[in-house]
Amino acid sequence: MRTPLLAGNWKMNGSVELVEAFGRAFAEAELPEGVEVAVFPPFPYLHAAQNAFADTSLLLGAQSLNPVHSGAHTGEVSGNMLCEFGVRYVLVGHSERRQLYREGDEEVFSRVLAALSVGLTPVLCVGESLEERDAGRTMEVVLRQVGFVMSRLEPEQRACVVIAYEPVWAIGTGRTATPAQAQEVMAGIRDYQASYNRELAEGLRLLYGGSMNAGNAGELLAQPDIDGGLVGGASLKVDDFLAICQSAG
Ligand SMILES: O=C[C@H](O)COP(=O)(O)O
Repeated sequence: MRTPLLAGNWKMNGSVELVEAFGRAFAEAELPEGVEVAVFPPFPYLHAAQNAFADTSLLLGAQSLNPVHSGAHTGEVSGNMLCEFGVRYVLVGHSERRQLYREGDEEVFSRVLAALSVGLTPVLCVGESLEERDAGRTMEVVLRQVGFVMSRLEPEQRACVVIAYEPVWAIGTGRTATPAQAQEVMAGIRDYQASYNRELAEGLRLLYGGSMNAGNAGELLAQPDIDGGLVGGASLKVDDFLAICQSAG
């Protein structure tokens, strides 16, 4: 059985006040058994979040990390630093990083390795643009992004990676992939992994991301190959995010 994961990526949003509101709400909330929930606030809020989430089951995630552990990298944050704040998950290869900060497949791979080397679970984000989907290239693009990283990892490393499928055209647009569209790609990723190792593929956690909200989460999460969500906008409202988490039950 795969443990569902609901991951709230705040991107460059939020405040200490929001961190504290999440702490209070999740301390009282009843979540479905066996579901993991993680919040990914911006770096400056990690310390406040570590304290505010102490009495909750919320896990902490970070939105990026540098491939090296220390040194002259002004403005960057290493995996070791994230671990000091109790961070468990880290996003790698988010389409905003790929597009805005030119993080290509090599860069993504080095960040996945850096995360694994300090015991963080990388959430590897992949997904096609609208142009690529319209050209019928969705699976080719997604499997290239997945394969570039996974084929270079040892089996025990592969088992530690979570993959988030986020069609770029669905991110922040309000245009969600249909459950069937998302399921088709997720099943394709799992089948591809099964060609390496069936057992590993069965255990691989696959998240859907892209305009997931309280209204559509239930149907998406009910798909057989969707094990959770990577939620952006709707994770900034505590009630909405709670409702999404509850629909994972
Ligand atoms: O990391 C989250 C995704 O980019 C989805 O964002 P969104 O839910 O605002 O579309």
